[in-house]
Amino acid sequence: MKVGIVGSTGYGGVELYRLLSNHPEVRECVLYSSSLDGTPYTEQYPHLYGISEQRVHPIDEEQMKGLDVVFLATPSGISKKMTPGLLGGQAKVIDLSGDLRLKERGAYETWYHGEAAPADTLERAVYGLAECNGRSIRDAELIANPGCFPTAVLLGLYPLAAAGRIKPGSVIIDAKTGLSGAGRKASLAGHFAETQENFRIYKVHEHQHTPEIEQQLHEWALDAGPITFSTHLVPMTRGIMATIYVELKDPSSTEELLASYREEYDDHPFVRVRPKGGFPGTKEVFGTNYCDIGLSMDERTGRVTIVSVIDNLMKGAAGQAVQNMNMMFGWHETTGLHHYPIYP
Ligand SMILES: NC(=O)C1=CN([C@@H]2O[C@H](COP(=O)(O)OP(=O)(O)OC[C@H]3O[C@@H](n4cnc5c(N)ncnc54)[C@H](OP(=O)(O)O)[C@@H]3O)[C@@H](O)[C@H]2O)C=CC1
Ligand SMILES: CC(=O)N[C@@H](CCC(=O)OP(=O)(O)O)C(=O)O
Repeated sequence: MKVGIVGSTGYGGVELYRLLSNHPEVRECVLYSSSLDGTPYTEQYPHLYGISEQRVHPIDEEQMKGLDVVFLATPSGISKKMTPGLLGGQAKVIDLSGDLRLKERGAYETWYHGEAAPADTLERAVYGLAECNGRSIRDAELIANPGCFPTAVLLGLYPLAAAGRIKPGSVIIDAKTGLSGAGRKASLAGHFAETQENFRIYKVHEHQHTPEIEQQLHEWALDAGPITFSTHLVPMTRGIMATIYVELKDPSSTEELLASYREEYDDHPFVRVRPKGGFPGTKEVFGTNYCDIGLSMDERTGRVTIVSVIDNLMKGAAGQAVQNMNMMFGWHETTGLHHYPIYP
């Protein structure tokens, strides 16, 4: 297999490179950049000195069409233009950006403030939430890899939503993320002095992942209603924790809910459901493709509290992209993703 990474100099790109260069089915990984030409990759990423002698190459769409897989780890606004041309070749395409996730063009235009991808490209894109959409992913030529927050939130809600148990309009999500979620480009919001010993809410009622979560949630449970979704920046590098509050249509208990989650995720090695009283922290999935879930039914208020954690660069981006590639090519979904969490 010969694969390519567009946006290889970014955080998603370098994480993809780490995974793909250790993947048993990948023979060659071509690194593309829109701003560098022939530069050694180690100039961008010195931690690879003595390990990789790769250089980054200018984007060459004709060459990319002949690869087996092209990963687009580019900011929003790029893949909607690049994908239609790439799909004319033999390469399968996995897009890590938000360009191809929203099926309604108007929703993209509202939340991403730009023109949406062509309708026929959106139609061909399969939403790559690996645990829930496996059948379509196996036959896909184009994957819209889910956003980091939607991955954590949707995996946390799936067993309840798919069983139609959510009381309409009751879902509230309080999510926290590390700074690598914002990418490598410097910004004032990511400045050390702005973030260290600080904890901030951002994009209040405007986060672009809101319609993505609702789109998938409503496919499972049309009556789930709109969500309340808040995102916070935490002074750490990697990790997302989504704390989700939901009311159920019918009474339940922690034991019964945990049993239903275990049953739903029994065949899914990357989702680990914690025992009663156990709640995961972000460090417990650091550097891995796991999504860890803990929950408790508050019988006093009738609300369930669900905690779902992922590593934003792994299950929230590059890890899930490789999991999708594995499924598209018929390999076991864990191929090349057998990492223990880095701890402490
Ligand atoms: N960081 C995360 O945790 C997650 C990120 N994502 C999404 O994945 C994508 C990549 O994110 P991330 O790696 O964090 O972002 P970065 O900002 O770290 O990297 C993006 C890369 O895209 C390249 N790029 C910039 N402009 C263009 C262009 N016009 N054409 C082609 N390439 C371009 C740049 O490299 P160069 O100048 O060398 O071309 C840059 O290194 C984004 O859409 C992001 O929203 C999704 C889930 C999680
Ligand atoms: C910390 C931080 O800023 N995180 C980003 C992650 C979103 C992202 O990766 O963008 P798309 O999934 O839409 O492509 C954010 O909250 O907007």
